[in-house]
Amino acid sequence: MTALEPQAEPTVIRVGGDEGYDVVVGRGVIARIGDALGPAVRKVLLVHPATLGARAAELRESLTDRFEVILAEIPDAEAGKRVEVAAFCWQILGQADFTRSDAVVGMGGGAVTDLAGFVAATWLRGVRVVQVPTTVLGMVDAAVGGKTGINTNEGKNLVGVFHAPAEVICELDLLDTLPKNEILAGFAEIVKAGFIRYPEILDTIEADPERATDPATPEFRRVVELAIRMKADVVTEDFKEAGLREILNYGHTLGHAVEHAERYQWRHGAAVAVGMMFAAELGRLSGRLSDEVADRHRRVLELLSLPTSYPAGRWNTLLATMQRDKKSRGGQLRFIVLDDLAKPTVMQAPDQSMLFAAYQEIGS
Ligand SMILES: NC(=O)c1ccc[n+]([C@@H]2O[C@H](COP(=O)([O-])OP(=O)(O)OC[C@H]3O[C@@H](n4cnc5c(N)ncnc54)[C@H](O)[C@@H]3O)[C@@H](O)[C@H]2O)c1
Ligand SMILES: O=C(O)C(=O)C[C@@H](O)[C@H](O)[C@H](O)COP(=O)(O)O
Ligand SMILES: [Zn+2]
Repeated sequence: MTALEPQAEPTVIRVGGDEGYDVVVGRGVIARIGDALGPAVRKVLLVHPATLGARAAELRESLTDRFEVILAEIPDAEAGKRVEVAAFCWQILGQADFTRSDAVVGMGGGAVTDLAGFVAATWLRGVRVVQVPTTVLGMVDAAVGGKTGINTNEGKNLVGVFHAPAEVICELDLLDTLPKNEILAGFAEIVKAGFIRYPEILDTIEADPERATDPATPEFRRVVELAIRMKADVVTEDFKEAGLREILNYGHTLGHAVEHAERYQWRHGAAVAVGMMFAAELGRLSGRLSDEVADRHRRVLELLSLPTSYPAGRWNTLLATMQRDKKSRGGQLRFIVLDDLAKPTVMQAPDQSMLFAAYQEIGS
C-alpha cells in the first residue's frame, strides 16, 4: 500500500520512555477504550465539554458493564482550563471515593485533555488517564505528549504536570462534527511539525489544501500521522523538556502572549500561526533563515486561512507576557527558530531591537 491510498486499518504510534504508551489513530478505535482503561479500574471520571455531551453519554453507555462511569461536564475551551474547574473535578472524585486504581478519561479538544490530564496527575498524586481527543489539534498535539495544565490570570499553562496517559485514542469519526475553522486551527500545529521535522507536510498542504484538510482523504490521514509521529519521537527522547522537547514550542512564545492578550478569545492554533510568522522573521533577521523558507510560512498559513499578522501597537504588552514563558531563564527570553527547514534551534536572549524589528514585519 502506498502512503496516500485510503487506510482502513488503525495506526499505532508508540511513545517510548519509562512510561511508554500507544497513540492509536483510525475509525472505530474508540472501541479500545475498555482495554485501554485496563482490568484494575472500577470507576471512571469522563471529562467532556457540553458540545460532546451526547458522545460522552454514548461512551458511558458502552462502558457500564465493566465500569462505573461518572460524567463531568466542564466549561468549553479555555474557560475549562482553570483551577476552579480542576477543583470541581477533584470534588467529584472525592465524593465518589475514587482510589488510585481508578481512572480519568478526557474527551474533547486540547483544553479538555489538558484539564483532564492535570486532574488525573494531581488526584491522589497520580491516577491513570486515557485521552480521547476530538479535535485535530488534540489528536496531533495536545493529547499526545503528557503535558497537562491550566492557565492562571498571569498566563497560559503556568501550572501543570508531566503525566503520561495510558493510551491516546484518536477516533477519526469524532471529527465529523468539528467545524472547519477548528480543523484549520489544528493545522497550525501540523504546519509546525512540517517546519520543524517533516517538510512533506508542507508539500502536501501546498499541493491541495482542500484535500489535506478533509478528514475523509488519505492526505489528511498522512499529515496527521506525520505530526503525531514527530511529537511521539520527540517526547520519547525528552518527556520532561530538558532540551529537545523545546522545539515543540516553535511559534508558542509569541503565540501564548497573543492568546493572553486576547483573553483567550483567539484559537490556540491561530495564535501559534502568528507566533510562527514572528519566529520566521526572527530567523530571517538574524541571518539564519533563507527568505525562501521564511516566506513559505506566510504562503502555507494563508492557504489554511490562518492569521499571519497582529496589530503593530501591542508590542509592549506582548513582551511583558513573554517574560513568563517557560523557556525564559534568569529574565532572558529564549525562542525556537529555524536554521533551515527541519532544523530547529534555540535562540538565546536576542537583542530587543531585533525582536521589535521582527514584530514590525508581522504588524498590521
Ligand atoms: N498539552 C499539550 O501538549 C498541548 C499542545 C497543544 C495545545 N494544547 C492546548 O490545547 C488547547 C487548544 O485545543 P483545541 O484547539 O482542541 O481547542 P478546544 O479544546 O478549546 O476545542 C475547540 C472547540 O471545539 C469544540 N469541539 C471539540 N471537539 C469537537 C467535535 N468533535 N465536534 C464539534 N466541536 C468540538 C470544543 O467544544 C471547543 O469549542 C489550548 O488550551 C492549548 O494550550 C496543549
Ligand atoms: O508538547 C509540547 O512540549 C509543546 O510545546 C506543544 C505545544 O503545542 C503546546 O501548546 C504546549 O502546551 C505548550 O507548552 P508550554 O510548556 O509552552 O505551556
Ligand atoms: Zn500548541
